[in-house]
Amino acid sequence: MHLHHTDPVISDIIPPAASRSDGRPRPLRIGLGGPVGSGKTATVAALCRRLRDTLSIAVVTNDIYTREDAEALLRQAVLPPERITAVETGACPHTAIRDDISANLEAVEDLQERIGSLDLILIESGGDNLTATFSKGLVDHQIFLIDVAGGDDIPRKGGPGVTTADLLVINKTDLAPHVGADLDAMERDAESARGSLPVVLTSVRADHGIDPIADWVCRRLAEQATARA
Ligand SMILES: Nc1nc2c(ncn2[C@@H]2O[C@H](COP(=O)(O)OP(=O)(O)OP(=O)(O)O)[C@@H](O)[C@H]2O)c(=O)[nH]1
Repeated sequence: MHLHHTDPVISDIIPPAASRSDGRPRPLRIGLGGPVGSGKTATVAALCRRLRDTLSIAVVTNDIYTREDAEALLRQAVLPPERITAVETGACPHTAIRDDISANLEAVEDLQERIGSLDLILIESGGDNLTATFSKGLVDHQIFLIDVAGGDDIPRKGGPGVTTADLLVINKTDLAPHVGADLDAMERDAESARGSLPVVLTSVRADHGIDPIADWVCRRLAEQATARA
């Protein structure tokens, strides 16, 4: 299923955080994973810009040895600094999001205590390979990002990120002509690997394709609100 941005923006129907009463349930947690350099930080930044006026958002970044992704988000001022936390994962980024999630859970709890009223926490994994997935104990939903420059055969190769993530993003479509990638084949292969799970093609740097991702996030929030009603 290809996501198109034709429906009303669901964020329009979610009341802003400030107008909701407190005693609120825990914020929705969405993980963003995918290979090194596929555009996870750029997507987190774009989502924050798109949704920060509607939702109360915080971000946890996972880097292997540094705090670079958090610093990039801070430099771009996508959110106030107290809403961005970095976890240094050491050698194995997938361990910190799948096997021993304690450092990430602690970061999430710290943010909840510090900010108080959060709707959404975006958790960006360190760049890894096609097998990295998030523990369901850490996130409610996961987005997997691959990029066109990584090779147009990646959707065909599969792997749990490509086949089972709740949303697959194929980023850097602007590079397709330069790297000889066949976007139609990528989309077709992704859709056949994923059944009814959605796929969206983006060029995040050109701000193209962010609206369908933002709408998808807002739908998950709306579902969460309905489930609790
Ligand atoms: N051409 C192009 N470049 C992009 C796009 N999205 C991101 N980039 C660039 O790709 C590089 C990597 O992007 P990031 O957002 O840092 O990727 P990442 O997945 O967070 O990287 P790691 O955290 O190192 O795994 C940066 O130089 C971005 O500017 C895009 O849509 N098109």
